Amino acid sequence: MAKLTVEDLPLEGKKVLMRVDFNVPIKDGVVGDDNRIVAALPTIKYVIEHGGRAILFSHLGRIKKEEDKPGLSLRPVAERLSNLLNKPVTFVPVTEGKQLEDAINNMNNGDVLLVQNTRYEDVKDGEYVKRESGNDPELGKYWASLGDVFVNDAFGTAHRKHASNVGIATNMPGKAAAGYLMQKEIKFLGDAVDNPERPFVAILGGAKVSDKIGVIDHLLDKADKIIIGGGMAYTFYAAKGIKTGDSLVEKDKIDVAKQILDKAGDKIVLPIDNVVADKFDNDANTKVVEGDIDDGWMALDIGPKSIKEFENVLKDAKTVVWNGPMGVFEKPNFAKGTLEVGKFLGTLADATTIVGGGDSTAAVKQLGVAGKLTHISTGGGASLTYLEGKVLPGIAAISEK
Ligand SMILES: Nc1ncnc2c1ncn2[C@@H]1O[C@H](COP(=O)(O)OP(=O)(O)O)[C@@H](O)[C@H]1O
Ligand SMILES: O=C(OP(=O)(O)O)[C@H](O)COP(=O)(O)O
Repeated sequence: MAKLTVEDLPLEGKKVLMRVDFNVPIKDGVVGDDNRIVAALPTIKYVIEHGGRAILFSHLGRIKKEEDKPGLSLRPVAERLSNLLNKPVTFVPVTEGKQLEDAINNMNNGDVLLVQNTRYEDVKDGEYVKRESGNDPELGKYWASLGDVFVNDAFGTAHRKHASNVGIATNMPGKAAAGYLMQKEIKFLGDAVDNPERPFVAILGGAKVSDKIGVIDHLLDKADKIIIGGGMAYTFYAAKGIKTGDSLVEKDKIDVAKQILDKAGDKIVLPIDNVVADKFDNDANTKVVEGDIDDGWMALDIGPKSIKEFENVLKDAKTVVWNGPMGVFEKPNFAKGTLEVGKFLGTLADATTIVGGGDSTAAVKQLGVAGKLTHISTGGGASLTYLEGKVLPGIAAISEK
């Protein structure tokens, strides 16, 4: 069944509770990358242009003790949001009580209010009580009581079962809808995995196999090819009996990697050659080697033949999902593999190219190729959970049409 969307809700004159993911980097009280705020604007604008009173909830960082709170206030986000919307945003520095309720009651149609970081509720009187993160039933009920309808646009948080997403939604049956960003993320990631235009190629990289076993397992049944690069490739090397030197290898995952390779046949594509270094440092001595990696050397990027091979696999693809860099892209001397793969994806005019959050997004942005790709997910953990084929609690709690 299809989910209720923001367009299905009555908005005029309504108190519209909205869960957004404004978990953005903040340094010295100033928002850094505001992509997640920008991504939520279409839904916020739709709500206020239709006479709704937008009451926004988000978490920021993780709060385990009182001292964590001051540095994790959402005030700087309210300022950035106000600039982006070009209108005032009322910031309420608390998450419950009279100050919040009065501020909501004073709103006019079209006004925007941002509630303090929902994870302030995780610590009360110095105790780590996890009211938000533990989905305390009373908290979800209380927040739900503050509004008339609920819009969840926080895809980045959809893999969490917290009071401000699942709690509010379950207390507003028939009135909890998906925002535009949520719908867009579900459409791109959902279509890619369940209804892809073929050939469908997945590119997986990053540090650890252990983080991505669920994704590989799920995608083995769905994708036509799975390219594996980055640190995780070398556990697969070990599984194939190729020497790995000092490269990152998860010894306790070699057996799993063997099982995956047995099941995959020729579906999995591994690097042919690698840039190896004599230490984990941008200024290390480096060389390109094919196959075996000698002791004293560690693979920190894929080599030129691997790049060519990966491009060859990708050139006819109609759907590509990418999660995880091909090497230690933060160090310029080991960024080439990630950059070249990203650049090549940008040239695939007929393909839908999707990047799944986290470090991969940081990589495509840092390397300047983000604008050429079809969809950059706002969720790291959430997109991985989606690619594992698991139910995301935040999405499941949204009302059916
Ligand atoms: N060959 C490698 N050796 C060590 N670390 C690597 C290697 N390739 C990539 N990495 C590291 O993996 C990290 C990203 O991995 P991960 O968090 O799994 O990605 P994502 O967040 O995109 O899922 C980066 O910090 C990168 O430097
Ligand atoms: O930034 C987030 O996670 P992500 O970096 O995996 O995308 C989300 O806001 C979830 O935050 P959390 O992992 O503290 O629950």
